Order: sequence, then structure tokens, then C-alpha cells
Amino acid sequence: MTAAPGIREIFARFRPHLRPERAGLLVAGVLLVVAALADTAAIWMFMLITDDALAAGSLDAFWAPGAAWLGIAVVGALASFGGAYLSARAAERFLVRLRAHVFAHVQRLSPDFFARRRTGDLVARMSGDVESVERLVASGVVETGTALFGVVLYAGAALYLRWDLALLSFALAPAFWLVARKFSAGIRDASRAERAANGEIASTVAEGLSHVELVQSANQQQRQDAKLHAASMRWFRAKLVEARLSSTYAPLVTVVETVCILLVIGVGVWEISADRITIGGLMAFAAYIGYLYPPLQDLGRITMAVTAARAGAERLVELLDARPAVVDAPDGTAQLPPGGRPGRAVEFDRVAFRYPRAAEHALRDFRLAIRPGEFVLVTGPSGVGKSTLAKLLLRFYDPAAGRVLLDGADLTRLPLHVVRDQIAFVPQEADVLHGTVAENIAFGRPDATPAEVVAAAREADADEFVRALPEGYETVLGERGALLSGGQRRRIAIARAVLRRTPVLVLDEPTNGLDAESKANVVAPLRKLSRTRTTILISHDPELAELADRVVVLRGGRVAEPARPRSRVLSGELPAPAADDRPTVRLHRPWPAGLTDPLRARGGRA
Ligand SMILES: Nc1ncnc2c1ncn2[C@@H]1O[C@H](COP(=O)(O)OP(=O)(O)OP(=O)(O)O)[C@@H](O)[C@H]1O
Repeated sequence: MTAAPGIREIFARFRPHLRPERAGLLVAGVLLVVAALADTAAIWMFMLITDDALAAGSLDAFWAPGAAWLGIAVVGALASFGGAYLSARAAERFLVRLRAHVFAHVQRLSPDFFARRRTGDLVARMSGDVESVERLVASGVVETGTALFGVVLYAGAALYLRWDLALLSFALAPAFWLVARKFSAGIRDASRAERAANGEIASTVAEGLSHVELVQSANQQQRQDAKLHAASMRWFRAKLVEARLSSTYAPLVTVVETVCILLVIGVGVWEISADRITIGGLMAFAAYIGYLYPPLQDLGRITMAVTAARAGAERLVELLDARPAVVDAPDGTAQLPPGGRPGRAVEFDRVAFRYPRAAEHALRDFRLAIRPGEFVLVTGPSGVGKSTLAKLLLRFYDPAAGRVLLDGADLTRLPLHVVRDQIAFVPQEADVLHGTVAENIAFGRPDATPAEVVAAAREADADEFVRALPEGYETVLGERGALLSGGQRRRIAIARAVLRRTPVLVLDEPTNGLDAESKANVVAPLRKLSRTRTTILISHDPELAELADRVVVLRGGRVAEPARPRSRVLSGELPAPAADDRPTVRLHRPWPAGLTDPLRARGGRA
């Protein structure tokens, strides 16, 4: 493992997020200083009362310091409350801002990043690790400042009362540091192990829950239990090491403290007998030394907390250092010609692409020009690069060579959001989010009116089954759309794509794994939809060739044969819709010649 970032590095890294809290932290610091000053003054009043009122038996000498003590206590309490509240407020606001920043960063990383990560671990980094950075950078700053001030203040007061006695009792102060230092290394290693095990626990639970059907159907619950147990035991052992170290630290510090206090009292008794100090003076002195220990202890504890937080910061910095594979062009961006036609032209111009860390190219010298409004079926054997075309078109990645063009504009020269505003994508796994059907359809356009949502559902042939759901469009779908069949989930995904009204529609295997009837339901809307936009349909399914103007067959990352235009639709020459608008696709036709030539298999179309 690489060395954890140093404190300075961590501060430099996260300081910008702390900047808006500077005023709050400063006021909190001032109030906590006032609270410490009030404590110091209260002890002074205690000394005056002991010597002038108690020892002298004078009630008159009691009132003035007594009243002052009360006033000081009230001011101290208010300052202490204000300081604690403001520092907590600043620290939590920092936490909220940092978490938002990390999430925003992670959301913009390329799909490839997530392919190599476990979701649970990412969740753990955005919760526990963000909190440990907050403890270090925000609350840690106030605590350290206040503790340091306390040490200086109480040591100063003790020195003022009796400098010789004070120096004697300070002689043992470095022992606090030595003890804290000794424990820090062990705490750091244990914290690293604890943070990593925490990520593993979150990952195991998240994976187990999201694949619950797979786990149950394969009878693998015990294996999942064992995985969680193993991660939990690693976490438990690390926690025990942490607990052993910190619970040894506290009693050790108490022993050092007791030695100091006994030393002070022993020498003090001798001093009183020699009449060199009053009893009130000795008690106040002992109180200052006693007040000195908590901030000293705090400094030791903060040293250990900082060590632990470095392990979290290390994991967070690693996340923040990950760079998205694509970003907006730094030297200005090109303009997309105004739309208006049915769809936009899409072109892959001698594109070569290899996934990060992959040995082979997924696409090589790939050329394909799609006219505006054209409906192209992209087919070919598994793993040949079909889905990669969609990923390049959506600019999840940039090609290593060649260009992907939208209406003649190079995608790498267009702002990323403009590219994605042009393309609606229906992925292989139709995503269903937790929320109502209406919210699911409107995901890409949250401002859509209910009427627009229903219109999109109609276009995707989803309206009828949605209305049959218990609460229609207001039916809450579970995170994975458990209420819906595979075909229905796809139609919701198509409705979502339709609602975005983009000039380009890309569908990746929309009929995969569906039976004939569900497939017919998914295919039916495509014919209508393709009339008003450029449509790229990625599929193994030869029967879908019926729908397309052109079939493109891929082999080894290239177009295997010249893409042949169909006689049907070209942009601007759209035929009148069929009377009943139903698909003419024959869904049970065999695939006579394999994937090598779907055109041959397609035959004539009515
Ligand atoms: N994230 C990735 N990292 C590395 N290699 C990848 C990644 N995604 C895909 N590949 C590889 O790139 C090649 C093309 O993959 P792609 O998903 O485009 O194929 P496909 O034709 O869509 O396959 P299928 O029909 O099975 O969906 C395959 O060899 C695949 O193993």
C-alpha cells in the first residue's frame, strides 16, 4: 500500500471545501477561547474565596468574588455552547459539501471505472471516509486550536502563580506526547484495515441484496453469509486492535497525571508548612494543573484521530484522483448545426478503439455513415463490438483513432451535455429506479407534464399495461422493477427514451431474452418511433432486420460486408403509416444463414 498522504497534503487538498466555513470556525474558536478564559478566571475567584473568605472566616469577603464567579460561569457556559454549536455546524456543513463534491466527481467517471469497483466500497468511501476527513480537517482544527490554547492558558496561569512549582509539574508533560506517539503507528495500521474491511462489508451486503434472486435460486445464502462473516471478522480484529490501543492509552495517561498531581500536592504541602504559599493558592495551582491535563490528553487523542483519519483520506484522495475518460475539449467547443430534420446524421469515420487495459481492439478502422432519419440494425456475433458503438456515440469513451461525428461535428469537439442531449439510449439492462412509473418515464426530463409522460408511454406501447397496474402511473416500482415483466421494463425504458425527444435513438438488444409476445410488444413501437429520428438498433435478432432500412454486420470490430440500403425509407421519403400501424415483422421465422448475412434472411417486406 502506498504511504498515507501527509497532514499538509490532506489540508491542501480539502482546504477549498473548508473555505466557506472559515468565518464560522473562527467565531467558534473565539467563543471556545472565551470559555477557557472563563474557566481560568473562575479558578482565580475560587482562590480568592478560599483565602479571603473561607480561611479568614469573613462573609463580607465572599460576596464580590462569589458574584463575579457566577457571572463568569454564565458567560463561560454561553461561550462554550456557542463555540460547540458553531464548530459542529461548520464541520457538518463541510461534510455535506465534501460528500456532494465526491459524489459529483464519481458520477462523472467513465463506466470503465465502475466496472473495476465494488459499489459497496464506493458507498463506504462516500460515508465513513468522508467523515474521517471531516474529523481531521474541520472539527480537528477547532479541537486542536482550543486544546493548544487551553494548554497555554492553564500553563500560563500555573506559571504566574508559582513558576518553580509549575516547571516541576511540566517536567512530566512530554510523557503525554511520548505515549501518544507510541500508539499512533499501531492505530494507523488498524484504521487502514478497519476502513478496508468496512468497504468490503458494504460491498458484500450491497451485492447480496441486489442479486438476491440469483443467490436464492443457486442456494448460495450460506456462501454469502460466510463472505460477510470473513469481512466482519477482519473488521472486528482491526476494531479490537484500535480498542486495545486506545484503552491502554487512557489508563497510561491517568498514571502520568496522578504522578504529576501527587508531586504538586507533596511539594505544595511542604511549601505551605514553610509559609511560601496559601492554601487557596495551592488549590488554585492544583486546579490549573488539573485543567491542563484534559487539553494535553485531547492533543494526544487528536494525534491518534488524525492518524486514523489519514487512512480514510487516503481512500478518498484515490477516488478523487480518478479521472473521467472523457471531458469537454479545453480549447473551446464546436457548434452542432441546428436540428429540424427527422434525426441527425451519425458517422463513424475510421474509428479504432481499445478499452482501457484490454489486450485487443474492440473496433478497428470502423466506418459507418448513417443518414438522418435512417433506421440501421447493427448485428454480428457476440463480443464483436456492437455495444461499443453505442458507448462511443454517447461519448462514454473517445476513440483512439478516427472520429465519431454527429451531423458532421466531431463529438470530441462538442460539449458532453450537448452530445447526450441528442441521443436517447435504451441499454441492454432496462434500468428501473425506485419511484412511480411516471417518475421512471420522466427520469430524463423531470420537467415533463403528466400529459407528455402519458404520450410517451403511448408511443412506447406502454400506456395500456401501465393503466392496468394497481395505481396506474402512480404505482411505485421497486428499485429493480420487480412488479414488471422483462418486456414491460423495456417498454418503460423506451418510453423514457421517447420522452426526451432526441434526434437519435439507440437501442441495445431491446428484445434480448423476451418471448415472442413480449418481443412483439417491444418491437411494435419502434417502427413508429424510427420515422421521426435516426434509429440505431443493436441486436442479434435477425427478425428485427424487417424493421430496418439497412443492416450492418460486424465482424472483428469492422463492418463485415457493405451495408446495403433498403428500398424502404430514406430521410424525407417516409411512407404513409400502415392502416393499423402494427409491425409487419414475422416473429417466428428461422434464421437461415446464421449471422453472416441477415440481409439474405430478411426477404421482402410488405
Ligand atoms: N469495459 C470493458 N473493458 C474491457 N473490454 C471490454 C469492455 N467492454 C467490452 N469489452 C470487450 O470489447 C469487445 C466488444 O464488446 P461489446 O460489448 O461491444 O460486444 P457486443 O458485440 O455488443 O457483444 P454482445 O452481443 O455480447 O453484447 C469484447 O471483446 C468485450 O470483451
